[in-house]
Amino acid sequence: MRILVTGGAGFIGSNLVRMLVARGHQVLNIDKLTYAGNLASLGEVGYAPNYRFAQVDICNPDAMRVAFANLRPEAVMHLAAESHVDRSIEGPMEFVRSNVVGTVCLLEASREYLSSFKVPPSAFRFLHVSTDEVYGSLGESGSFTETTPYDPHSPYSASKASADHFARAWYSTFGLPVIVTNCSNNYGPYQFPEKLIPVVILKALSGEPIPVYGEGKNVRDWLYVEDHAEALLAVLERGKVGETYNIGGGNEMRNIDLVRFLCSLLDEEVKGEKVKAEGKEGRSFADQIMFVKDRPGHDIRYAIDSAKIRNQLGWNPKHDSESGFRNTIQWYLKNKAWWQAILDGTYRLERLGLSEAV
Ligand SMILES: Cc1cn([C@H]2C[C@H](O)[C@@H](COP(=O)(O)OP(=O)(O)O[C@H]3O[C@H](CO)[C@@H](O)[C@H](O)[C@H]3O)O2)c(=O)[nH]c1=O
Repeated sequence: MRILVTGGAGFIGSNLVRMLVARGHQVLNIDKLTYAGNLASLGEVGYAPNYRFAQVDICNPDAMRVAFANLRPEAVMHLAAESHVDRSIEGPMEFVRSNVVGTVCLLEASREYLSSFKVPPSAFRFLHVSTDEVYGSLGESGSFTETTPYDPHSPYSASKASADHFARAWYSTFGLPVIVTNCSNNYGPYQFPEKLIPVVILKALSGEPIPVYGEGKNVRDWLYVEDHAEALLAVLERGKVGETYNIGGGNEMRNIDLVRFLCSLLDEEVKGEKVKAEGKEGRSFADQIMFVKDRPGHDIRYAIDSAKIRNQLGWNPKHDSESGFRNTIQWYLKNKAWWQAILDGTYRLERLGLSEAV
């Protein structure tokens, strides 16, 4: 398939692009390369004959026209977004611009492309990739289904909820063949070191305090990024237009339990042994855990019911918590150059050097 991926230099995007290119799809990766976009995350993929990259803002209609005309895509997979909740609290406007305005611009660019190139809607799909945070926060029991009413709390989740509504409006009003997916917390290789899991790994390795917000009792459902990429491809290939699919890892954990578990895996991988955290300096990475001020409006619990995608499309996550978290830790241990460049700020130079026109 010819697939236009937005945000393909981000964490989920780069893992998805790697999989699509390996499976022989023609991919045009459109990314604005904001702070979390990093072409180094694509490595060798950058040289594959079935892959192209363009540094483009999805809000730029002229550049998007060129991109659509060049690729003549059969599908758009829309992953470009500002994604970090804490940043959305510090500066919400960028989230409105990228996530809401950006999505509407892309929907319009897709609609214009279908009309200009006389592409029948049956020969096109627009996959809008979203989050479970649009559904709000759960108590101790229950899980989000595709019909759970939206109740976003943070500026980030409000911007994604808005984008989801726009995507569905373009389906019902203009007949654009839209499918929406809502996923739980992703983790794995190439995740920007602002999210919980890479923060824990890198703080542990640097000997700094490992920050746990509040009492660490908030619950998240962890999905290995490659399982998510598989789910997105399954939805693109076999999902029904106009539908929504929830994608969860089936791996709920309280933050503090997750952080302790990561520390015990790090003890094994780095120190070569299981050690009991005792608060003694240097014994276990868990001794570095520090409870810090809570995130304002911190959602208590997310849990996803993935029955629909499992039953209708036959998708199941392949990674359990042990294999997924261990792979992730091993990846960060082996790929210090990737994250050190981010911590030093030098990855920006690499981004500029590698960008090229469509
Ligand atoms: C960065 C950080 C986070 N936390 C807590 C806050 C959350 O309860 C949990 C996970 O935090 P984050 O890694 O920031 O992820 P979270 O806020 O759940 O949102 C993620 O998961 C969402 C899907 O649920 C995605 O849509 C978002 O783009 C993604 O950022 O860990 C800490 O306790 N300490 C930290 O240093």
